[in-house]
Amino acid sequence: MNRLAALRLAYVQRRNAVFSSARFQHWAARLPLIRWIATRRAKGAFDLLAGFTYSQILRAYVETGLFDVLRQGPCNAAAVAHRIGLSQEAALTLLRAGRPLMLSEEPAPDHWTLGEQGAVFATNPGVQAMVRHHRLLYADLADPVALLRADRKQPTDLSRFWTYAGALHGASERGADTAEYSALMAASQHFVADEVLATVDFRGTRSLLDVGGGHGAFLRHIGSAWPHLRLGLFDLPEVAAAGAAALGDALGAHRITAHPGNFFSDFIPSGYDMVSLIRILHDHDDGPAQALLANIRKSLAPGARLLIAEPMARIPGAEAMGEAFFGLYLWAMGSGRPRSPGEIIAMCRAAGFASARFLPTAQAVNASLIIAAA
Ligand SMILES: CC(C)=CCC/C(C)=C/CC/C(C)=C/C=C/C(C)=C/C=C/C=C(C)/C=C/C=C(C)/C=C/C=C(C)/C=C/CC(C)(C)O
Ligand SMILES: C[S@@+](CC[C@H](N)C(=O)[O-])C[C@H]1O[C@@H](n2cnc3c(N)ncnc32)[C@H](O)[C@@H]1O
Repeated sequence: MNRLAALRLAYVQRRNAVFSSARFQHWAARLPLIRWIATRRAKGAFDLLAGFTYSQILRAYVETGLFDVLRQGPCNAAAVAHRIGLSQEAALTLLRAGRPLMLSEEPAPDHWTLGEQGAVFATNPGVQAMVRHHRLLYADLADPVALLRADRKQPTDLSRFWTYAGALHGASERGADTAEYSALMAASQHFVADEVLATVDFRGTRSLLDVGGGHGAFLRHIGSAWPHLRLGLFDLPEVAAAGAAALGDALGAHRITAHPGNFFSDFIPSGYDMVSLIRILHDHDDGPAQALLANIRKSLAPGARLLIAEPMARIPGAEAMGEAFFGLYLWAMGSGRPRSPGEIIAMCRAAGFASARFLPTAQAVNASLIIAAA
């Protein structure tokens, strides 16, 4: 260990000894200036403890249709109760529970509306699809220690849902049972595609191959914004066929080529000057992820580029989304892990890319980007 690391370690141990003292906590909450930090930390500690309850309140807003009710205009508690099929007392409990979470608001007595966060959720079907989907994650996390102890050797609700990740447990690798996950991915694709469109200029790019492109939602967004692009969609056979058909209907069949295959064991088609991996790399453990990058690199002519877009680890300001949320999500799924931009760049270099750089995005919870050049 170098001297700087040793100093940092000693500092952290000393700091933790101070912070864990009940006397320090007592006085910190009362002293001017640091009182503000102390109360924020206490609130943070409480939110850590209560986060699951907050998530379930959000889930109840989605599953009862309360967001849709409030979206139509101010409503009193009795009318809300009738429309979401709860007793008036239960509806009021839910409305009040969502108020401090900014899901609902009561600007005038017994006139309930969407709150500031509610306005975002109510108008975003992709985020609501994710809220519904998280039922599976919460079931897998019901006993987090058992989940960790199982060392990914037991099937989980999420590994059964993501059939390619559940291959170890006997699920299909050919693309059967993929309609549900493909629909979820398509519904939430605009989070990612919007970040890509705002960050990457496709003017000098003639053709784009989306590897693991699902039902083609990413290509639909990019292809609509950049009509000159020739598009290729590579995915497991069943998925690629459905995706290319839908994409052909939307953008014109002449622009689309379907490439059914397995991106680990089949050649990645060459002749594209950009290849994209959208929410793919983090699905796979280090060995297969490295092999996938090498397989793509082999297909690229000098100067062609690889675009990687996915939520990443250790992004300043979005750290919990990376290693806490996606770390546990992917553990429960049975495959992959979120990686930091530095780790992904090192993997690209190891796969033979000449250069790779990180492009920050406005909303890191949606995705961060890396572009590597062959
Ligand atoms: C004008 C004045 C006075 C003040 C302005 C104040 C202000 C700036 C207000 C802000 C209002 C505003 C613009 C809010 C915007 C909010 C937004 C954009 C919220 C976005 C939320 C996004 C969420 C919650 C996204 C969640 C995404 C999730 C959970 C994704 C999960 C993805 C999974 C599970 C993917 C799985 C794929 C796999 C298997 C890992 O490959
Ligand atoms: C998490 S989804 C991402 C889909 C899409 N890129 C998006 O962001 O919405 C992973 C995709 O990779 C595909 N996939 C998984 N394993 C694959 C493999 N071995 N070969 C080809 N595609 C695969 C899945 O069918 C699925 O469409």
